[in-house]
Amino acid sequence: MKMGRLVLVVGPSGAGKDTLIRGARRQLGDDPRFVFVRRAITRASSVDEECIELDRERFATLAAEGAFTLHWTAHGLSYGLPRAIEDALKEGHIVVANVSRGVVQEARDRFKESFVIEVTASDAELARRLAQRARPEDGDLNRRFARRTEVSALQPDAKIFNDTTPENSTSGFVRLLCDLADAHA
Ligand SMILES: Nc1ncnc2c1ncn2[C@@H]1O[C@H](COP(=O)(O)OP(=O)(O)OP(=O)(O)O)[C@@H](O)[C@H]1O
Ligand SMILES: O=P(O)(O)OC[C@H]1O[C@H](OP(=O)(O)O)[C@H](O)[C@@H]1O
Repeated sequence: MKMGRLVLVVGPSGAGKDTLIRGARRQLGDDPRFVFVRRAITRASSVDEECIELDRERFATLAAEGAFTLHWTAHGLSYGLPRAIEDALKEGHIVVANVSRGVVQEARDRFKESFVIEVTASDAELARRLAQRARPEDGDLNRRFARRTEVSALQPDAKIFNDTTPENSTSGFVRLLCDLADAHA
């Protein structure tokens, strides 16, 4: 069977990664070509993202046991993609995950069929959205905002400038995912 593709959705905090992924899951969730990854995170789930909630100790244990395909820390939190995504890739699925820009190189080295989509928005929009979202676990919003330029640059395979409506950007994202799946068939 042909190996699937790992689609990495990256970009600064507040750009709209979770919004686009949530919208795409609503439209494509029943389409067997796609798998939308539920991340393990050391925080509670929220309306923005349902995650596998782990405390720090459990996360560290699982990471040491090799339970995550990719894992990273950011904003004082730990994040991981469960190892099960590798089975989904072997089964030929298009696997979609929100990850740190900091793991893109490692992912590209390990998964030749990875495809990186960078989601961005203007600085003014990022700042406005972070303030408006007001998620208790987000910590210092100035630090989050500053990080937009602190993580090393990368060369994405596609870019979505999410500065219009979420519906508009979600349509573009869904189209991109469907084009990828069609080209991969
Ligand atoms: N096009 C848009 N117009 C207006 N608001 C938006 C748009 N896209 C997303 N938002 C809002 O901006 C906030 C941040 O979006 P979201 O959580 O999807 O970003 P993110 O990139 O996943 O951020 P993080 O990396 O911090 O998880 C949310 O409150 C969301 O509703
Ligand atoms: O800045 P970089 O390293 O690219 O991204 C760091 C992390 O921040 C965001 O998480 P959250 O959902 O806002 O906590 C992203 O999803 C990523 O996991």
